[in-house]
Amino acid sequence: MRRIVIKVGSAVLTEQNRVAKERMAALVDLIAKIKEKGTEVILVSSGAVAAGYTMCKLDKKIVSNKQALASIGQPKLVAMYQKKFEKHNTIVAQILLTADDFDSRKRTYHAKCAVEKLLEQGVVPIINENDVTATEELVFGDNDQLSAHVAYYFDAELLVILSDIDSYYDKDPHKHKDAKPLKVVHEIPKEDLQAECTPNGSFATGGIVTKLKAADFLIKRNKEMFLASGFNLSDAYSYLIYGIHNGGTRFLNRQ
Ligand SMILES: Nc1ncnc2c1ncn2[C@@H]1O[C@H](COP(=O)(O)OP(=O)(O)O)[C@@H](O)[C@H]1O
Ligand SMILES: N[C@@H](CCC(=O)OP(=O)(O)O)C(=O)O
Repeated sequence: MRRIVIKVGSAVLTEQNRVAKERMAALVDLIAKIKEKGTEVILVSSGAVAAGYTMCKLDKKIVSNKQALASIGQPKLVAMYQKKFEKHNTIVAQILLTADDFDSRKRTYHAKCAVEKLLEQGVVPIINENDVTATEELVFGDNDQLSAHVAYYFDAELLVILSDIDSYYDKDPHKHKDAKPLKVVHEIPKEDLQAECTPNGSFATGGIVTKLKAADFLIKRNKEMFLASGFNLSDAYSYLIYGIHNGGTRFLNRQ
């Protein structure tokens, strides 16, 4: 059976100090449609810190505050997903991982076994980084790279990143009006992987650089990544439901 990972960023899931319920509902509808077509879906969802901040105004620049916000926001987020997936008679599961889980073959194996069981039952695993236990050396710090690891180690053929940006551009579209979207990318130049992170929202962490690192990781392992807008899911629908590539960027090996 075909298996994909969908990653959604904080900016898509929150707006003006609240969880963006309508956008979450649209995402859940898309996942239900993909599942109906016989494809297994693993969801990597950011937004715990942002969701926590809607309930408790801690200064998120302090690490322990951020961890506290994540632990407040995570159950709220999952409860909301649960409610929306119930309408599609679908059970969700929560999995919190850290970077070192993928450094250990044993832990990766155990996590994969659990994911396999969940998918077998038609459950949608919802994965986030375990922000409370992730310390500096172990932290991914961004769910873009976490989701690339999830896609590779849990045998998905495609990672879809739903972002606040609709494509990868030849330069930052928020700074350059003449920036052009790229439809297909086969290789990421080394210097682009070392560029400074420029996240767009105050809860986002990586900006385009961590998406490029995720793409680079997958391209080198013969997997595909698709970057599209999470605000407007029409490009994701076209590609994932009808196999038509209108907007969004495909990152894939040349072969
Ligand atoms: N070449 C580029 N193409 C697309 N986005 C870029 C580029 N360079 C910088 N960016 C910035 O990266 C942002 C997306 O990353 P981020 O804010 O972390 O989103 P998310 O919360 O979805 O992970 C864009 O909104 C844009 O401001
Ligand atoms: N674990 C954090 C994820 C932060 C993160 O990677 O955010 P984003 O860049 O919006 O995908 C959270 O849930 O808030």
